[in-house]
Amino acid sequence: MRFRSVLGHFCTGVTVVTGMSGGGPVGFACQSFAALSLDPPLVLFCPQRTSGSWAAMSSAGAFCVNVLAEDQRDLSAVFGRAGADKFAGVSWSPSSTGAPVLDGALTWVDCRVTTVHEAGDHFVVIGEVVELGPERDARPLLFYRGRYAAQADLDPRGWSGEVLDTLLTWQRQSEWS
Ligand SMILES: Cc1cc2nc3c(=O)[nH]c(=O)nc-3n(C[C@H](O)[C@H](O)[C@H](O)COP(=O)(O)OP(=O)(O)OC[C@H]3O[C@@H](n4cnc5c(N)ncnc54)[C@H](O)[C@@H]3O)c2cc1C
Ligand SMILES: NC(=O)c1ccc[n+]([C@@H]2O[C@H](COP(=O)([O-])OP(=O)(O)OC[C@H]3O[C@@H](n4cnc5c(N)ncnc54)[C@H](O)[C@@H]3O)[C@@H](O)[C@H]2O)c1
Repeated sequence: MRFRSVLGHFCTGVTVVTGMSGGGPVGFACQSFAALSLDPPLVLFCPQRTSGSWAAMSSAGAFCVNVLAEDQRDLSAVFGRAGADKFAGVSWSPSSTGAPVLDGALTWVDCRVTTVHEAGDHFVVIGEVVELGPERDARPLLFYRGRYAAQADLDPRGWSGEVLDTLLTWQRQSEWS
């Protein structure tokens, strides 16, 4: 679809937006995250209207945006599709709002929901920042043209699925130069 093809050229980081439901922790991979306001400090993200995870966390009125590091691609895959228990085997601790902070995140932003706007087949959720996480010294996970990417892929002359597959198998930071 042309919309996805064109919009896929807008390279972003990847986050996992987490929260607590009555039944435990919930979360989903989310690309549509942005800083919104400095005074007051606000951020936004956009869940699909059909998202069960958003529905489950919204009643708590809080969420945590976990910014993923490049070595967390597997975590993004787990949280990027519907699943009964995405947190099985995932280490986390509660933020001050109670939302899960995922171990190994590049950094995180803990928020209370202030406003939810309806927009097409998504919601725009705005949150006031309650707490900011520490900053891990690591590279970010990127999403580009429908795939996870490495910084070296961003030159379109060098981009190919084959090269990307190789890059995605790299494990050590020393191989990135
Ligand atoms: C790189 C990337 C970026 C993405 N960016 C976005 C984005 O910006 N916006 C977006 O919307 N999607 C985005 N997605 C897609 C999104 O991650 C998936 O659609 C999402 O994981 C679907 O998950 P869901 O939990 O909402 O699924 P659903 O099937 O809707 O919900 C099922 C989950 O909801 C929870 N749940 C439901 N009801 C309850 C309940 N009563 N109590 C407790 N838990 C309950 C359970 O944990 C269950 O696992 C992205 C995916 C990828 C890979
Ligand atoms: N904003 C979103 O809701 C969003 C963003 C990215 C991926 N996804 C979902 O994650 C899954 C994996 O994606 P993929 O690897 O096939 O990438 P893709 O090729 O579908 O995505 C390419 C680009 O299209 C846009 N996009 C894709 N689905 C969208 C949606 N439902 N609403 C708004 N924009 C959307 C995003 O900008 C994305 O970077 C798909 O089910 C996709 O729908 C959803």
